[in-house]
Amino acid sequence: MSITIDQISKNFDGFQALDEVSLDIPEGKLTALLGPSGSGKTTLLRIIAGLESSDGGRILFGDEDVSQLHVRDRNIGFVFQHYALFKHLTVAENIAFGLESLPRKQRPSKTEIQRRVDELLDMIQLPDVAKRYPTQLSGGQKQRVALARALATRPRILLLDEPFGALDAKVRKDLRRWLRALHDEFHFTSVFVTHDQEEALELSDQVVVMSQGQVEQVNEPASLYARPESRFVFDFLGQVNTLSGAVRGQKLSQADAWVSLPGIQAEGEAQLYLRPHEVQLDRSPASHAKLPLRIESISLIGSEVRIELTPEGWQSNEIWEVGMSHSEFARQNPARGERWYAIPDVGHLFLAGANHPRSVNWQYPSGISASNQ
Ligand SMILES: Nc1ncnc2c1ncn2[C@@H]1O[C@H](COP(=O)(O)OP(=O)(O)OP(=O)(O)O)[C@@H](O)[C@H]1O
Repeated sequence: MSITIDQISKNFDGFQALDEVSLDIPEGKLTALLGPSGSGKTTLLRIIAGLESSDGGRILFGDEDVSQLHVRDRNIGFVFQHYALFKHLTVAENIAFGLESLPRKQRPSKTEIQRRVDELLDMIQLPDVAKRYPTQLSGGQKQRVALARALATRPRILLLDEPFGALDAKVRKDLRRWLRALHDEFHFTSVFVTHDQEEALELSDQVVVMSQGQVEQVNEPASLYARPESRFVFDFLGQVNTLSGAVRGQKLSQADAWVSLPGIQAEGEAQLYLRPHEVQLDRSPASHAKLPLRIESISLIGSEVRIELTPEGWQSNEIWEVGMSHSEFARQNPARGERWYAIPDVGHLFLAGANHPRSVNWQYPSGISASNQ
């Protein structure tokens, strides 16, 4: 069931929590609402659910306008951050709760409820915990049971509000994979709220980045990361290295640092944004860039070596970060305190006053994109 959010606004005592938000949530996909605290994610989720009213706009499920429909008639499953399981009911009773509470006419028979509970316990890979109480489960297990309970009535839509927020990093990661696999098998339309960009990028089919009650950008994860359309999305989605300076004669310079800007005709102040994976390190400058940096720290944990650097002879508001493969690290052997040069492959240039970046590609200069101007 697709969801259409059409010009939804919400004002709390003079504070505009949502400002004419319009959005399409495709059927059968996992959509993440991502944004900093206070950006309006939970408010939007609650309005989709019918737990909160909007001041204006419409919510459609498929072609049906559900704006005036009561929460209990919207046929939605919920999972919240704090497992709202009933402590005095067993796992099986918790999962069956929604079915047992249906009006007599819609309520399945006892045997059918039992069958569905067993099926759901299998689905969440916890077939042996039916008789346990919530206090006898781990945090991750509780969230799986909460999900089974949310799915018991076969909702049209599943809404999840920071479902893994209270769990530790390892369990969180496991549950993410598990939910993704479950979703791939059952294809329910899901919307989940998170402020964790890694979680949104890893788990979802579509990410909606929100800021101050508005939608900043909607994209599938790979495109969102590769082609952020605004400074906000750039800054919010992971580490970014920046060079601020003046553009003159197809060159951006600041003190001892500069990069060539083949094909860029503009002049004036500008900022270059570079993701860690778009930059390499070398012991000498390249013909297209001179960005001297001193190595501050080296972290060998993880699939690649993470190197933090500070500018030498120029300034940046941020510490720079560059990734290097372990084999490259062994070959080059960089050390703390040494001077190295950042060699950008591709970058994103924000000219003064422009909201959207222009792409710069030094590997294939003819590929300079004019699409994002
Ligand atoms: N019931 C309410 N009364 C007054 N203000 C509210 C209410 N609910 C939310 N707000 C305000 O609306 C704004 C958006 O809140 P919302 O919970 O939607 O943000 P969020 O993006 O989900 O943030 P978080 O990640 O911290 O949960 C916040 O500034 C919040 O203080």
